[in-house]
Amino acid sequence: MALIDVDHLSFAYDATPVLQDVSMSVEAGEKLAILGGNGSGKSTLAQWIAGWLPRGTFAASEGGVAVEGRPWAELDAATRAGTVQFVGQVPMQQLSGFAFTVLDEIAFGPGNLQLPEPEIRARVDAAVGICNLGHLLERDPFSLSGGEQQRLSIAAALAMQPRALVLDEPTGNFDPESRDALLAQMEKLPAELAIVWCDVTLGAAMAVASRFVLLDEGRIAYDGDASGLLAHPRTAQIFGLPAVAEAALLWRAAGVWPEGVPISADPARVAAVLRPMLEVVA
Ligand SMILES: Nc1ncnc2c1ncn2[C@@H]1O[C@H](COP(=O)(O)OP(=O)(O)OP(=O)(O)O)[C@@H](O)[C@H]1O
Repeated sequence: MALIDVDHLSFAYDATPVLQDVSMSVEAGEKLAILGGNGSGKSTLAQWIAGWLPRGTFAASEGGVAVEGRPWAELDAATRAGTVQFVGQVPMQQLSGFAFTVLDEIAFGPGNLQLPEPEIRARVDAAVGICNLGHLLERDPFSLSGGEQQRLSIAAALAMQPRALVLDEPTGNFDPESRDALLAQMEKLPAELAIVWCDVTLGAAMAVASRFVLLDEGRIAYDGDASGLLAHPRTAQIFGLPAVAEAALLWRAAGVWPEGVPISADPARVAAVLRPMLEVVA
């Protein structure tokens, strides 16, 4: 049984459909990317997967989401928090408001679970190590830079020891060096932790995920491996040909992109993009 099952989910905030007949699952320990253009429904699907939807007056028009066969609504708060943690695009919105230091912010969630003090300390230490926050522990969370806030949000989420971590465009405001640092930290995460990485670009997601769901106007256009994603007709249109060519080039260099698998775009245009890139890396 999958950890999280999205079953024929259709959803609208108002009259406009946002998710249409979406079915997919997240397996335990799986590294999954949800990709798509602006407004394709990634954040909305991420919030369904993380149990943030349905809420208030927002309900599914069809289908729903289950955790190991049980609807989110049946799970108590501690079970929900230990199942999925969600880090949204604006991490400061997720601060507790009860912590005056980074250290206290990370300890806030485990403290709320009323765990024994040594257990809280162990969880905080592990999260601080993964997110490289050791030098910021005494800082006011509200004084951090955008990238530091993002790392704090991820650390606070990890300290809850969830089974799945949903990250909504986590490198959105990162420079390339910070992005690479976060990707290196992702490699330190426990293998049994499922990752759902939502992104509007290909690069970072391809470094993290082994399965890719492509959303197009609220529908799943593709669900599968990287080769199939890059070969899909909508991929080059949504992300741009240079991004697809770069991804294919990097993957071929890493031996992941199989020889003979075509990129789904005009071959002459692909060649025109690839040729100068090949000259740069030669
Ligand atoms: N709270 C809301 N109320 C009404 N409409 C909303 C709400 N949140 C999102 N939408 C709409 O739902 C659609 C999908 O938005 P969503 O944020 O899920 O897309 P996205 O793929 O994550 O986009 P982006 O890459 O721009 O973040 C958009 O048309 C958006 O305007």
